[in-house]
Amino acid sequence: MSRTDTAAAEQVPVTVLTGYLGSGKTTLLNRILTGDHGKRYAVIVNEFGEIGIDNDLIVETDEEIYEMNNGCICCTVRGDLVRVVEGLVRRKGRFDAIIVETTGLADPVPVAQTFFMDDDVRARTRLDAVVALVDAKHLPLRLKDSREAEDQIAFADVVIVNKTDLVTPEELAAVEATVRAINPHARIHRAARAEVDLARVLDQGAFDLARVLDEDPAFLEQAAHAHDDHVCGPDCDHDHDHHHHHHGDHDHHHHDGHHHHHGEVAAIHDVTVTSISLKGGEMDEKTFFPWIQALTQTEGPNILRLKGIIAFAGDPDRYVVQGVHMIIEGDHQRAWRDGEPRESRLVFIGRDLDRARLEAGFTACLAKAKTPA
Ligand SMILES: Nc1nc2c(ncn2[C@@H]2O[C@H](COP(=O)(O)OP(=O)(O)OP(=O)(O)O)[C@@H](O)[C@H]2O)c(=O)[nH]1
Repeated sequence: MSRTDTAAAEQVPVTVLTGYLGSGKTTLLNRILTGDHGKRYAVIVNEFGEIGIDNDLIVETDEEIYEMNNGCICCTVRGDLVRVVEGLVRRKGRFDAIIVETTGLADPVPVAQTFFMDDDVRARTRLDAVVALVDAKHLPLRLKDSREAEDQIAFADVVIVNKTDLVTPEELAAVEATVRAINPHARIHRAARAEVDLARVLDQGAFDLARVLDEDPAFLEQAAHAHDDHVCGPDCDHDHDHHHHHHGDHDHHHHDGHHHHHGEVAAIHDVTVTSISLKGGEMDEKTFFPWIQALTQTEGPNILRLKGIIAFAGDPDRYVVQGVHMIIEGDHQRAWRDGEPRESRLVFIGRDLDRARLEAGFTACLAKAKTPA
């Protein structure tokens, strides 16, 4: 079988980064991209929200980054993912590994299936591991309101319990036990700011097709079907009428690891989560900070995620603001470049967001133009 061995050695390893909104996927991706490993990565990033901000939050590198922002990678733009991957494997040699960062709402199962669908892709790639980031602070809340958060953990080969700095040792132990109950097989690591030994994340050889098939005998058949349908899988429920939710009364401690819904080819998303994108010119920091702080305190429970790139009047540098519920942080990033429009962009992802109110608040923070004479 030396032929197979050679083929295996030439297969490009693929790491799928999953994890709920704001769990730390981009933080980990940036660690990988800046790590001292001499490897070159092709990165595929998918984002939830109308205006692309994620790409601006990824460190600047020479790596090839493919953004997929027109829909979700696990359903509406899955065909694009297939084509990007097909294109990548044809140009092998230019990178050593592929990393796919999914949106926080994506189901990693159809993303994983992508690497088994097409003969060429299957022969030339090797799904190395599905790595799930978990926000230790917000996991208990997430398991009450999001099926996605749980499915992502259930399907992962490696789970990084991140944001350990935001919880007590007791809370951390409880979160870890919950993760273990959802997924008895995963390798679990703890991290703050996604600081993990990359040797425990990359090149794991952890994706176990035999185990996946054991739990979901149709995994490869779904992959084959999906190939015939480049937009959504045959079972995709476009009108989103039949999505199932976990309800608060669901007991998450009784999982056996066999519960998730591989019967569906494409994910059916939590349609209660929406995004609101705001854009404007320069902002006044004296108004912006009190507004965003007050907003995250009052609307925090509904704000699953916020991210923005802000142009403050008189500030040569771009300012990045990010939040998850009531936790908000910001920092200066790089300088605005010559000719780059000094534009402020802010995206809110959450439930029951009041667009008019957010828009009005945002507009009120815009720097006043010089009053005309
Ligand atoms: N306190 C704390 N904050 C963290 C940690 N890891 C990441 N963050 C912050 O949490 C926010 C979300 O992190 P990201 O890495 O952007 O999360 P993500 O999963 O890529 O987010 P989405 O792509 O929007 O789903 C950012 O403000 C990070 O700086 C951590 O360990 N501790």
